[in-house]
Amino acid sequence: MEKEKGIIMLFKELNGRLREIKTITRPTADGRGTITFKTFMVEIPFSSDTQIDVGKLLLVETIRKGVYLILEITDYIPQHFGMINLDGTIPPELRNEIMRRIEETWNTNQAWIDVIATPVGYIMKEEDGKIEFKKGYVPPLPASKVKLFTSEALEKFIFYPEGTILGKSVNEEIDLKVNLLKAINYHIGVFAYTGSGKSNLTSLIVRRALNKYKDLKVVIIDVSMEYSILLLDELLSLNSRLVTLDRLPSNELDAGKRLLRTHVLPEELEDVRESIRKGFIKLYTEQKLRRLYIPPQGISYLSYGTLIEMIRSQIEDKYVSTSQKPLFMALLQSLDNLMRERKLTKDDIVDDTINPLLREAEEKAREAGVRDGSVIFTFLSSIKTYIQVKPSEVEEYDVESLAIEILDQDPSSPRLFVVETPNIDDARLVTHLLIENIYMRRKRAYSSLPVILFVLDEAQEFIPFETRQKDYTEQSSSSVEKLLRHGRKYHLHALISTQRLAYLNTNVLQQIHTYFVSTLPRPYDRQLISDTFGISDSLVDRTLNFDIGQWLLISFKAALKEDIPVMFKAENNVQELKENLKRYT
Ligand SMILES: Nc1ncnc2c1ncn2[C@@H]1O[C@H](COP(=O)(O)OP(=O)(O)OP(=O)(O)O)[C@@H](O)[C@H]1O
Repeated sequence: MEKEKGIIMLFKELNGRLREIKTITRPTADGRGTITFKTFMVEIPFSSDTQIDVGKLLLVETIRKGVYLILEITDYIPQHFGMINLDGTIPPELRNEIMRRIEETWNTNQAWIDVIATPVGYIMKEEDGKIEFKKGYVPPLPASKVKLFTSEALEKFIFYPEGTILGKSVNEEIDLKVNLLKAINYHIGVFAYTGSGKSNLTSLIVRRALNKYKDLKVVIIDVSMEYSILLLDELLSLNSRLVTLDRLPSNELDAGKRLLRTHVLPEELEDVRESIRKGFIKLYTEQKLRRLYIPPQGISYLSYGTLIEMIRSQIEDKYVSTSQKPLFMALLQSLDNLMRERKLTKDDIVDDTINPLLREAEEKAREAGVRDGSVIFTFLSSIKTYIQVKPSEVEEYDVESLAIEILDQDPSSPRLFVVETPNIDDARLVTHLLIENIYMRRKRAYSSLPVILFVLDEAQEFIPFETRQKDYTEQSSSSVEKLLRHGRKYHLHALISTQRLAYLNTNVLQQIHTYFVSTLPRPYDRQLISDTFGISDSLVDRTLNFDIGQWLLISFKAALKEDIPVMFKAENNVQELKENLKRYT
């Protein structure tokens, strides 16, 4: 009996009742269908210190005994009986008099509060003092009583007790504890208008994750030159790399000056400018800076997949004589045999193991009487020339070296990589080459450790709605899409952030299970979030009133125990950074 009482205490009687249920149907953001949301109106007695607030959860009785529907409050409006029908048809003097009286009688039984709430797709079952949460919907009983989730209930049923703290839940003031590894595992999206705190939250997630999970490595593709400052303390305390495409500084003084000049220093960090300069010098002296070499043509290797495509296009080319086509087909056949024998994949890089195959093809062409200088001879000799060209002897830190360091399982190897690529075309190319290289190596490796998280800011630049070959959007898009669709099996994950969902290839949204949403001014962007998660517009629209650093966390089987949207205020990454930088003053 005592136990039963304890559980019931987790939900507080509100003295409120469900009065109305409204249904709203609208076209989906892509215009291809419609979506319907339900809005509930709950009436509670008026009180100026009501416990009701936006983001809090309610339980309402349903048609089934012991089954409650869970609602989330999206708004609450004080109402007074005297105000109903008080409109412009009433003479002004009378209106004023009525309103004066209303003002005096808010705290009487003539007033109440209309609480607007929306179902979150969950029901709660209570049987013999046991409580169970289940996805679903059971029709609520109009006029039935309503209960309020207490902070304890939120902590007990929705947050992970051992989870990572990211901030405080709005209006409850309790720590938001999430399962960050699970969230990373199913990819994360951070969506908000510029200035809402995207980089702050991203840096916070990265530092929390790196400190909690020792098997995790993080690679940030930084187009806005922010993260080497926002995570400077982590770059200093962990083994790390600050990778740039620019010439490296020649000495430590130059390092301090140059790095400070080329990075965005947030206003709140002005007073620790000197510590940041010293931090940069330390990165230089600890040899954590690397200059990334990218070959001018971009792609530095020929894969079996590309070679197969090249042979195929010869077969399909109408200018290649019909007599040579069977020879190309035979080459394709022997290539296939070789790949089967050696268990090679399309992603593997072509090297001199294919030389005997090329020679055999040449011999066959001669036997068949193909003239010297014909397409097949030129084709074979150009492949041979390519294979013979040895990479330069100079030890360059290229995409391959970067990939090898990222995949290194040694616990003392670098764990945080900030790759600075302010030129967006370079950023796309580097992202494409890096993901492909890591993906290929991981596929062949026996281990899927370390877990790797790729962070892509301004994701719409990497996976845009429309792609083109010329600016590498096609390449980066296909690699990032591959990472989001198939990366999970290889422990390769992504955190993407953007301020405009409309410019993003929205097919990838389904692959992301955890969303952090703050103010998105465009209705289309907000509707897309509602559509993707089946969450009511009224809840997502609340983000319009969010302060900097406030977020709506929506997660599908990842960050939280139950998929109930939670509003929270994120901790301030800059504050933590400042605290840690004191060591470098
Ligand atoms: N949780 C928070 N607590 C306190 N201040 C915050 C919080 N989040 C962000 N800020 C402050 O708000 C400002 C903007 O944050 P931030 O740079 O992260 O936004 P953003 O969305 O990444 O902007 P942009 O798109 O312009 O890069 C910063 O000055 C930051 O310190």
